[in-house]
Amino acid sequence: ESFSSPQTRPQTTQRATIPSSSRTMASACRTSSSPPSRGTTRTAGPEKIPSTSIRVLRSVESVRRWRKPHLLDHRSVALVPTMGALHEGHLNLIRAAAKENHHVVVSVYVNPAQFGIKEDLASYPVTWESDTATLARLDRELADDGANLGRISAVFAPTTADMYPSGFPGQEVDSKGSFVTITPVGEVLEGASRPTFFRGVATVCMKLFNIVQPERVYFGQKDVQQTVVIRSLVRDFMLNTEVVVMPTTRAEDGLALSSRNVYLGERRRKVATVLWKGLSKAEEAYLRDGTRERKDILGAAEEVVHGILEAQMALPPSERVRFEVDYLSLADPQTMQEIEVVDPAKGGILSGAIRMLPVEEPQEGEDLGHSGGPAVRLIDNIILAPRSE
Ligand SMILES: Nc1ncnc2c1ncn2[C@@H]1O[C@H](COP(=O)(O)OP(=O)(O)OP(=O)(O)O)[C@@H](O)[C@H]1O
Ligand SMILES: CC(C)(CO)[C@@H](O)C(=O)[O-]
Ligand code: BAL
Repeated sequence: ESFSSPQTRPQTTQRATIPSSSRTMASACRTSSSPPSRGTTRTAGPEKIPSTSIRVLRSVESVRRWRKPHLLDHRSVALVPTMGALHEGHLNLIRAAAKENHHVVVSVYVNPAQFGIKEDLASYPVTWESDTATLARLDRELADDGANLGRISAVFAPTTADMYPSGFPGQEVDSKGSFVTITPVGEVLEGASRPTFFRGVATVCMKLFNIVQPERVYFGQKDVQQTVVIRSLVRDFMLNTEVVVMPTTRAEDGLALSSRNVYLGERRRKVATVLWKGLSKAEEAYLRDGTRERKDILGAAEEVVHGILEAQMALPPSERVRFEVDYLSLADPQTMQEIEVVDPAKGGILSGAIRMLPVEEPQEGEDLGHSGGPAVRLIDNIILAPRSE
């Protein structure tokens, strides 16, 4: 199964308000989880992205060697963890990190442990060459803005052998191995649909934080439950880093940018905003109509989503787009547990996941998306901010 082209809305560098969102990847998407050294410069000195000072660090040892002098000089280091296939959402995290840190390290690693055995590890887009070109462009942009404290100093692109020294991490629920689990928050919603997902995320983030020793780590609100899991990881294991969450970067029509959007193709891309439309209606019910009740708030989202599905199903198979709703949720912002009523003092998190099914009766020459347009799982969320009544 596969999961979830972006253009952007006006960007903001404001932080997202929870407790702590381009480019298309029409270019070749390869299917290896470790980036090649092409697209980087390897001379007698350290490996770098061409025409930049951005180091390419491939081993734990090389990061530690690079990190040490900055610790001694009291220069702050930020980490932006990614799985590559960079888009404007990632770039906004890096921009925020460069504003408030002397050095930014971007990790690019497709972590096998967070993919279930039936998920899209093999087809996950790997676009190392365009990613390094994107980082080089962004670094020039950062250098031109005098308001930035730092720039992109390094890309950490490890191999799985380096990240999992005891062997390939298990992808089964009952796999043995050295894992970090964060429950109950990691068991609900995304964790219920992807039972090994947050174990993989928490485990790889623990490793990345231990390797890079960042003063600050930057995550996107697009993966809101992931931010709650990471905050728990940092708090419960006394990790010495600050978690910064940045708002979701969206395309003009509202679709949250996501590396997996490349799987959609043209027909499904047009309908992919369904989740955003539903969640926006639910937010409206809370903000404009003033309701605090789950049934009214989620009811508003359900009505929109089901309306769009009905309209699609009325079209001929050669034109329509089918999707399934995995969940629509109204949850407590600290625990991600479902709530019946929003406590205005705490606010809430509206979130959802849908599964866009492969198109029926593909037309001659139709753009089906990366890997022939498999099923794509899309997620999105809106934070209902606390308010005084
Ligand atoms: N649209 C976005 N706005 C803000 N942050 C984002 C956005 N998309 C991804 N991020 C953040 O970038 C970081 C790396 O995410 P990742 O590399 O998985 O990209 P992705 O687009 O979320 O991919 P996927 O489609 O696999 O979910 C995460 O912290 C994620 O929340
Ligand atoms: C945080 C992360 C890079 C860990 O692999 C991943 O879950 C992601 O890209 O959101
Ligand atoms: N952006 C979260 C990574 C994943 O879905 O695997």
